[in-house]
Amino acid sequence: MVPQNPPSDRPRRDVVSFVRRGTRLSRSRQEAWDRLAGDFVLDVPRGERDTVPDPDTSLDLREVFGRDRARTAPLVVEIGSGQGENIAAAAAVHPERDHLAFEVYLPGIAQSLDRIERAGSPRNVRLVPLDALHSLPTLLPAGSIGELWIFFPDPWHKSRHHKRRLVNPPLLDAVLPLMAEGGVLRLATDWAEYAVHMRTVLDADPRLDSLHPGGPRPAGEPSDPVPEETPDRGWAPRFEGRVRTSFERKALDAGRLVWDLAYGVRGSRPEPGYSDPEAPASGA
Ligand SMILES: C[S@@+](CC[C@H](N)C(=O)[O-])C[C@H]1O[C@@H](n2cnc3c(N)ncnc32)[C@H](O)[C@@H]1O
Repeated sequence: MVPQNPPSDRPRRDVVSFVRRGTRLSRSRQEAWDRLAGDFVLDVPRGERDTVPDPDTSLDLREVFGRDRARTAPLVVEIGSGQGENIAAAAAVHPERDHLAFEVYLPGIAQSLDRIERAGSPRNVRLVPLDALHSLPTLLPAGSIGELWIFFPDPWHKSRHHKRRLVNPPLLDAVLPLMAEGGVLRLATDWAEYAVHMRTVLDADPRLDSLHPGGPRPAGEPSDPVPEETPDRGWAPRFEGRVRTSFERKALDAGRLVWDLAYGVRGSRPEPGYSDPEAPASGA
């Protein structure tokens, strides 16, 4: 007879923030992959799953980005870079920074490669096809990230799935020790309820300060319900370095608002914009 709960020596399954969708690439994406992956996708030795690195692997950022002088370039990390619109554009206009994008959806990475090429193949961007939450602490040294970007993360609407949301305390425990002094977290979502969830998680963390304590809610009436407990203040202005991706366009077409958030690791200075607590009320 088979026992109901057989003992297992298999590793406990981590809660992950994604569903591994198809990995098949269309012909054009496969061609982009074959042409460009060697230059821009980091081939990291894998650990117990193909979305996590071998625990003995770490990245030497100087080597990764081929900067020969003492490493001085600030590092931007994007989690869930999708089709690469933001990271490709940012790398092209900021040669003084390095950019590392984590994405588990391989067709998205192939499309990102194409965008990087169309942006002039900047040498300061690399793509990492791994689960950022369970990879970053292995791969990066403490104090190495200048900015962390998470734009339009999967909302996981059902309450029983909320633990799968990327923006939760385990993410902060994984990434905050890796942030440089004065480092900044930038986030955006088009779901009001997830925006409030993010605020609850980020406001509760004593290691973080809002960079826009006086910032009003985005103006307008959203098509999705806004929770009663939605704070009136503490929202960031639209991050000017954020490109309008297909996710954002779909959200705006559906009448949802876009909620931006910006937090600094303790000791950061408030940003210009809505940092004045007397900022005008929403829609004013
Ligand atoms: C809704 S899409 C948004 C893509 C992009 N940021 C944009 O604004 O267009 C969220 C992306 O996050 C990726 N993702 C989710 N969890 C992740 C994780 N732990 N590590 C890396 N990528 C992740 C998903 O594969 C998906 O492509």
